Amino acid sequence: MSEIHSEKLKIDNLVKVFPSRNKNKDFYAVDHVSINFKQGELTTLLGPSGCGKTTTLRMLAGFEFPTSGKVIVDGEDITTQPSNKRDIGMVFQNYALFPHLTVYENVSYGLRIRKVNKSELKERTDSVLSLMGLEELSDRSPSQLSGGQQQRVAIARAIVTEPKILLFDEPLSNLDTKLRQYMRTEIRNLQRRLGITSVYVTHDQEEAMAISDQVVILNEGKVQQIGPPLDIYLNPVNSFVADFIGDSDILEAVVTEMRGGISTVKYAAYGFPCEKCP
Ligand SMILES: Nc1ncnc2c1ncn2[C@@H]1O[C@H](COP(=O)(O)OP(=O)(O)OP(=O)(O)O)[C@@H](O)[C@H]1O
Repeated sequence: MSEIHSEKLKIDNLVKVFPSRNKNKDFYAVDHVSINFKQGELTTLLGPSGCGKTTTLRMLAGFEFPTSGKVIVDGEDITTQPSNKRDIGMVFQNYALFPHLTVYENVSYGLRIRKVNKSELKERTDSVLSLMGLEELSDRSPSQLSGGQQQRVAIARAIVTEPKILLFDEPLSNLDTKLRQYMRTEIRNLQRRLGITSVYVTHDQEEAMAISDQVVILNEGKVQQIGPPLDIYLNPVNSFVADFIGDSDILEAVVTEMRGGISTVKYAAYGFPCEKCP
């Protein structure tokens, strides 16, 4: 019988050193970072530009390998496993859809390369298209979609293989403010519904505080604080965290999330139909 691990994913003393112009001093993009990611939770890596968020995420995905430290999934050390052997889905900032394939072909791609049989492929693809509200768009090519629709296709493509872990690299940064706020709630609701352990990278404090079970504040490659959004807001451990998080819009985002997602009033104000109000 396989052992049960309360943390689905764990990184242990992860270090990534890049060559520096100053030959006498290594540049630590990620500097001894340890994080536990619990089963079914959404953890956000938050910090200013250059703090090491994306490099950490890329090491989870297997696109980058650590200088030292470990990546562990369900108790198994996958640090040196290539990305195509990892049971991990990723949603990219620029969507990374295949331009020459239709929505249906983009979404079913992961099943096709895993040689899933035709009828199961169709069933699973149709089910994810329906979950993401994309059925009507399945024959279009990515260039015929809006930014929000492309992002939905990217998410559908990442979840169709039912990965153990889902990674999001600044998935909303190409969308306008209203759509960003709407999509972040969609992502959070979907993640809760699927119960999939997720790691989300953003530099947007409000976004992080609104959607996370756990937030990891990074600066200059080092963890500054790890905790639930409200704890971090109320009890910053140092002046960097206090300055980075201390803003009233952020408190509103946290409180709205604690009430179960985006408020009905706000939702209507974004121009979405009332029957869809949570
Ligand atoms: N391949 C590389 N070679 C050298 N330095 C790199 C490489 N990749 C990233 N870095 C450096 O490592 C640091 C961390 O980069 P990273 O992309 O992880 O930051 P980030 O927090 O995701 O920033 P942003 O929010 O701007 O995307 C930066 O100083 C970056 O310039």
